[in-house]
Amino acid sequence: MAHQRLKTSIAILGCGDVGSTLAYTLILNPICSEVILVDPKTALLEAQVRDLSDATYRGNTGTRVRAGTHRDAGQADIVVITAGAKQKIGESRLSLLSRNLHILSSIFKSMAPINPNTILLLVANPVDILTYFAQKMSGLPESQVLGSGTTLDSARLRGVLAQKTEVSPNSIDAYVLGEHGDSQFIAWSSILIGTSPIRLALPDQITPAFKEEIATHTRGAAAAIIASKGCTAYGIGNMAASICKYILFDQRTVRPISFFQPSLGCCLSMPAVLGRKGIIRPMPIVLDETEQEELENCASHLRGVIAGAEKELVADKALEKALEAEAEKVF
Ligand SMILES: NC(=O)C1=CN([C@@H]2O[C@H](COP(=O)(O)OP(=O)(O)OC[C@H]3O[C@@H](n4cnc5c(N)ncnc54)[C@H](O)[C@@H]3O)[C@@H](O)[C@H]2O)C=CC1
Ligand SMILES: CC(=O)C(=O)O
Repeated sequence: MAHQRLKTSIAILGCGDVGSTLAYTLILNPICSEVILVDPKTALLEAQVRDLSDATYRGNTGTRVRAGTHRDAGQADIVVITAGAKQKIGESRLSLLSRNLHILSSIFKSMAPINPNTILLLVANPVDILTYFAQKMSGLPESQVLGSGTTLDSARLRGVLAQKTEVSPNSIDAYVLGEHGDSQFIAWSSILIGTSPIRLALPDQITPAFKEEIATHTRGAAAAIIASKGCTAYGIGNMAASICKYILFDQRTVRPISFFQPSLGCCLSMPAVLGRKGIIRPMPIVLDETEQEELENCASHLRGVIAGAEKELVADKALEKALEAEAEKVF
């Protein structure tokens, strides 16, 4: 199929390990005419733009990379938020919440007024909680604010099942759902190896111990990589670029993605149809009793985290107002 020449832009906030890997992936598999990078570390930003641009000069990939401001980013077709702190060895994603929520809040202040048609894709962690607050802070419709969620965990799951079954990951349909974090769960009852439910494809292997081994592998993948190289970047770079493609090309692809779940009162990953307007619709999935319970526990845990973060935001606002009042007294 000939490449369409689209006048489309993707802004990436944060050009550290994840942001720059995503930008590189978007250059190698071009889907937009412009990638705008934004980062307060100006020397890093300039260097990343120059280095990434060097990758566009041979082969004429058709994607231009440039530095921009938060305000420029707010006008892009898709804004991917990778800005924020990352886990150190042994740290959990949730420990980043306070720092990354403050960064998120400052980002929305600097991006305003945001293009009302923009799709926001959250990648920074803890991604489900930040997706929830990004929707509130941006004022965009819920369908336009999504988090990469368990797309990466689901890819990891397909990878390990491919090894166990000796079937290509492309022929495996398997979803990790819920939190991109420790309360995630595997929807075992809906896994298909080619045309076979997994209990038929691996009849003697599906024991509780097997399930636990796979779940532990999938849940612990990020920490294991971070322990040796300090970050994860290629997997999420590829996932985020694919999500951008499903959106810009209105592909109607079904993926587990983090978005607001009205019946659960939080953002977490469930299957959804992705297209030009973001979440086109949730895709129903039948969960067995255990999985349903895992989903509810996961949502209850995330609601608790949101409630704690809301209190912190209210306290910050009160402090901000008190400091403003003090400053007015002085001048
Ligand atoms: N959802 C997922 O599956 C994954 C999420 N992540 C998360 O992505 C985030 C970024 O990770 P890395 O790129 O490795 O970190 P990094 O530290 O290499 O890069 C983060 C960049 O964000 C920038 N930044 C800070 N405040 C900013 C602002 N207001 N506007 C624009 N940029 C700003 C920093 O200057 C820094 O360059 C982390 O929170 C990490 O946990 C990482 C991998 C997978
Ligand atoms: C860092 C992270 O969230 C991941 O690789 O899954």
